[in-house]
Amino acid sequence: MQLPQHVKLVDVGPRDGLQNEKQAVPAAVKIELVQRLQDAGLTEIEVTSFVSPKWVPQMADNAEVMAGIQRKPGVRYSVLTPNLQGYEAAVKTRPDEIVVFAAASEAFSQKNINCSIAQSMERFRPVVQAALAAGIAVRGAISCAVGCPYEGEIAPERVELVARLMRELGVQHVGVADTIGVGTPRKVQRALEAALKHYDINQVSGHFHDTYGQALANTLASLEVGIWQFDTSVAGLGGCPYAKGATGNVATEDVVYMLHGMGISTGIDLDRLMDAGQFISDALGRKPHSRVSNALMAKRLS
Ligand SMILES: CC(C)(COP(=O)([O-])OP(=O)([O-])OC[C@H]1O[C@@H](n2cnc3c(N)ncnc32)[C@H](O)[C@@H]1OP(=O)([O-])[O-])[C@@H](O)C(=O)NCCC(=O)NCCSC(=O)C[C@@](C)(O)CC(=O)[O-]
Repeated sequence: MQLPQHVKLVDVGPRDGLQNEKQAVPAAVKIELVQRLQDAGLTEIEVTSFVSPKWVPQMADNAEVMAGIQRKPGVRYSVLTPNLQGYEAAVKTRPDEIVVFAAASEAFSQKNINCSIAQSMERFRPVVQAALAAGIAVRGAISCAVGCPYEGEIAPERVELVARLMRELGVQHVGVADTIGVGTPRKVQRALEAALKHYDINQVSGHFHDTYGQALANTLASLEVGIWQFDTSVAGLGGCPYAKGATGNVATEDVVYMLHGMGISTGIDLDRLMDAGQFISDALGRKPHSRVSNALMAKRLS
């Protein structure tokens, strides 16, 4: 199959990345990170989540961050909304897209959002209806699409089931998420193909954590089945608070480098992206978790 010639990356660093930080990250830093990402050419940024501040205190400043960003035409700003309460708070902050998030694993669903997969769909139903009625795009995330920290390997049929349930609710796009980064290329392809039974190729994206160093290989394997949209995280920020040991998403810098090297366009300026990654890494007091960024930064300094 011919590989896609253009790829869209959604930077989830401000949300997926920073939700797991032990140290408090000021809203002003998050706002500046969003600014730097859009200046680097990102056209979709997952800014924050409207979840319980008792569960994820790192996102308690959601409304402040959404109010502070300088919106740029052509950029889509998305937020996570697990239930109607979250949606009602989110909608006041004018997101372009909301994300409902379910899991292909029952145990993870309970740990992450305190309900079963079936109950999560009932929680999402009014959220999806309200968002679509308001003209807000609706994306769904399917966590643990390959493996679960509590249940082990997850069969593609479980992904297919959740994709079907999301489709029935009216969710417009699904992200197939390897939450704990255990996936390998063929397994990831099978999970994506399961979602593709209910969504077309323009409505499915990949979301790969790099815990086992497989994320770039999994991205390439996804391109081979025609997937052209991916969630990535600047400086490889992140991890899920309910998936112990899970590291961040694949670094946006690493994916951009690979894609540009293959002649696939992203619209992203790698130098400016690296600066954004360096900015947030400095704020967190560490080096970016991006091999490309560390290599190119060393070259810059030499
Ligand atoms: C989903 C809930 C809220 C259910 O939590 P719950 O306890 O079942 O909810 P509840 O309806 O029984 O309400 C209990 C309390 O929470 C409050 N509450 C209820 N809803 C909200 C809300 N939206 N915003 C703010 N507060 C809320 C509610 O007001 C009440 O407050 P109290 O009366 O006790 O003071 C909770 O389990 C939660 O917040 N979980 C956090 C989930 C999360 O953020 N996980 C990380 C993101 S998912 C992820 O990272 C994976 C992904 C997407 O990246 C893909 C991948 O890699 O897998």
